[in-house]
Amino acid sequence: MPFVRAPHPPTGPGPLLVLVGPPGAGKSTVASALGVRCGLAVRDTDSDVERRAGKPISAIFVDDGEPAFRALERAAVADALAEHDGVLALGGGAVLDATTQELLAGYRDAGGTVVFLDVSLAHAAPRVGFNQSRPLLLGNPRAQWQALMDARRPVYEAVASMRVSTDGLRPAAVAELIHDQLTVAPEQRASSPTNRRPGE
Ligand SMILES: Nc1ncnc2c1ncn2[C@@H]1O[C@H](COP(=O)(O)OP(=O)(O)OP(=O)(O)O)[C@@H](O)[C@H]1O
Ligand SMILES: O=C(O)C1=C[C@@H](O)[C@@H](O)[C@H](O)C1
Ligand SMILES: [Mg+2]
Repeated sequence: MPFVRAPHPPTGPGPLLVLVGPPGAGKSTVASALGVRCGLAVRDTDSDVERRAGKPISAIFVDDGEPAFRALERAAVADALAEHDGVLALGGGAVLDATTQELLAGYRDAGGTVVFLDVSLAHAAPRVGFNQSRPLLLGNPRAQWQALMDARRPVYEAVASMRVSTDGLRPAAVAELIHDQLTVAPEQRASSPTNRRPGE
């Protein structure tokens, strides 16, 4: 079934859907699953940053530092929000940036959908694997992940228009949930548990 498209942001085509959440929430994987399921183009700001920098994110952190990475990420998110019209997965920490928060608020005000993929430590841990590719989780990865999530949860909730708990769900099931949510009539959507604004 095709998506019922939300109104476009007035300044450009804009993504159909933006995915946010912590490392291991499944943003990249679910974006791909949604792309396949719905025949939509998929873009991932982590990949955009790596392509532009010509090296992996872990190397950007080591060579240039986190502030340099965040600046590249801010630019990548702004470009993707303006140019991309499919599914957009953001890096886990992209929403911490004030400019990105403003852009996402404008995107949502214009009818865009921001989905917070929620996950608990118990389910994120086996997914993330805590290898070298996630520089913010070096040291004690479980403690780092939980501290990061505790600090960021209010931000993920503030920027999102929909929260989906992914614990115990395969990526295809998460994609199906989101798809179903966006293809039901708006009046039905209002009472659905997945479409309450976080905290409601
Ligand atoms: N719902 C899920 N159930 C089981 N495994 C999953 C699920 N979602 C993603 N995974 C697996 O977890 C790993 C991390 O997923 P993914 O890279 O999509 O996370 P992410 O949210 O994009 O993280 P990051 O913020 O680091 O980019 C991948 O190996 C993926 O296959
Ligand atoms: O949560 C984060 O801050 C990050 C998540 C990844 O997607 C990458 O953007 C990078 O490793 C930082
Ligand atoms: Mg990702």
